[in-house]
Amino acid sequence: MKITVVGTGYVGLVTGTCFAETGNDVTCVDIDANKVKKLSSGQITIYEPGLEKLFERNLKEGRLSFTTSLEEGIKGAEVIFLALPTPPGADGAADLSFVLNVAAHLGKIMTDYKVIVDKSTVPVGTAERVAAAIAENCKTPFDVVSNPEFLREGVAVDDFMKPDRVVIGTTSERARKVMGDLYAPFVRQGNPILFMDEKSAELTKYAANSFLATKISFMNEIAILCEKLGADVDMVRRGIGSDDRIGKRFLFPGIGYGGSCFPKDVQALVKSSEDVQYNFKILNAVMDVNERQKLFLLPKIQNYFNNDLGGKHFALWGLAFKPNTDDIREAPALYIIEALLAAGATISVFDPEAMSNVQRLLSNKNGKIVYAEHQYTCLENADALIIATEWSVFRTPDFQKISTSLKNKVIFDGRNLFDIARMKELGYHYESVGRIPVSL
Ligand SMILES: NC(=O)c1ccc[n+]([C@@H]2O[C@H](COP(=O)([O-])OP(=O)(O)OC[C@H]3O[C@@H](n4cnc5c(N)ncnc54)[C@H](O)[C@@H]3O)[C@@H](O)[C@H]2O)c1
Ligand SMILES: O=c1ccn([C@@H]2O[C@H](COP(=O)(O)OP(=O)(O)O[C@H]3O[C@H](CO)[C@@H](O)[C@H](O)[C@H]3O)[C@@H](O)[C@H]2O)c(=O)[nH]1
Repeated sequence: MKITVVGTGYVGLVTGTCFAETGNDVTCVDIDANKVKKLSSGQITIYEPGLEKLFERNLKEGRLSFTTSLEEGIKGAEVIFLALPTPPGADGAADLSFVLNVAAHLGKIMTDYKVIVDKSTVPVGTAERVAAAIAENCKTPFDVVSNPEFLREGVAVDDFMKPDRVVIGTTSERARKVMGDLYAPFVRQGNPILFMDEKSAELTKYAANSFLATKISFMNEIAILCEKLGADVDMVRRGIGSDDRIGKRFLFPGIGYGGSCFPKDVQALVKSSEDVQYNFKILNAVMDVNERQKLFLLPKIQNYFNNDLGGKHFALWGLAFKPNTDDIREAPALYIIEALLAAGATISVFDPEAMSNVQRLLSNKNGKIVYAEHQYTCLENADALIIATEWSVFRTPDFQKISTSLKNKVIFDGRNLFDIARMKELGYHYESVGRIPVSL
């Protein structure tokens, strides 16, 4: 099938590459000429495990191409995916301008039947608005389908190739057949394609992300309670997670959820609720808890250093909002950096993939942040180590190297990477989330 993907970011590039991998002829369109140039010449633009190999193969074999021209990109295409940004607007609602502008443009240039598929995360009713924007100038028949994406960064290729489910919102028989054929190779193991109406599909996406964010905020509150009551959140997590009704996943406490999705999507659902005069109480609490949680380690650090961080130097491991990605959107590490700098401290940072993104974002803070070449050089002359992202390379580090490089054997761990008994044995001051601290 000939497919177009408009927007070649984290979702668009994975979507385009994976559809090419199942034999389709895919053209990806992006307004970012630099991105298109890089991708066309075989240079991948994001770090996503497993993607590069598929990208190179499909580019080389001619099933994947890139252009900045929407007119060029949709030539002969039967299906057009919109994988465009839907960032939060000033009031928290999803900004639909990227999606609606492209829809209006499509309406002007479409000359035969096409299925326009909304893969961006959008509020209920957007399919109707997209259809109206296209119809304004369009003479040919078309269908608009809602097909929300559930991939997670860091495991995006696996999530796309073997989705738990595919949600397709359409009331058109013609579009249903096209979408069913397209996704058939991805559901061979029996995972379902769930056909529903457009509005239910749109809400499914927000409900899924909001529920997962709720699980995380709930556990973060349980972690706080554990510390106050002298319990261990790891034990409690295992204790509840082995109940099938609760499930083991998304129960890890930490320094808050980040990324380009949970923060904006929870906020957008709250806004959608307000628009229909409904106060979504649980989600308001989920957001409040997450705001507080991002700086969970700060009072611990301040307390250890007698509320005087001026002139202190910290080593920070982990900048990406989660491991196995270079994405730093709403990364908890950024909030910690901001707070430490504001308190007069300086920082050395290390991340396996996200260094250049942070360097670009925080270029105004040059001189206060050292970008270390290695996780161990990052520790030199630091008063303490702070861990913000659970990259595998941080899980079993060389504690000998850590203790010879750090000024003090002090670690504040926002991801509960180390065994408490071990840290006691090694003589560290070790504080984590929801577990009994180890004091020097
Ligand atoms: N990132 C994720 O893990 C994820 C997962 C599921 C759903 N989503 C949703 O998918 C959507 C896209 O997210 P993303 O993370 O891929 O965003 P992104 O910012 O990584 O990529 C968006 C791309 O669209 C391009 N673009 C902007 N305007 C354009 C235009 N007029 N024409 C062509 N290209 C244009 C940008 O240059 C960029 O490359 C959002 O709605 C998001 O909520 C994201
Ligand atoms: O037990 C957990 C699990 C996750 N997190 C945090 O939650 C955030 C999001 O993690 P994750 O969901 O793994 O990454 P995303 O790539 O943001 O994926 C989410 O957001 C995507 C965009 O909508 C959806 O497609 C995915 O299904 C949904 O999991 C990260 O900051 C994690 O550190 C925790 O704190 N504890």
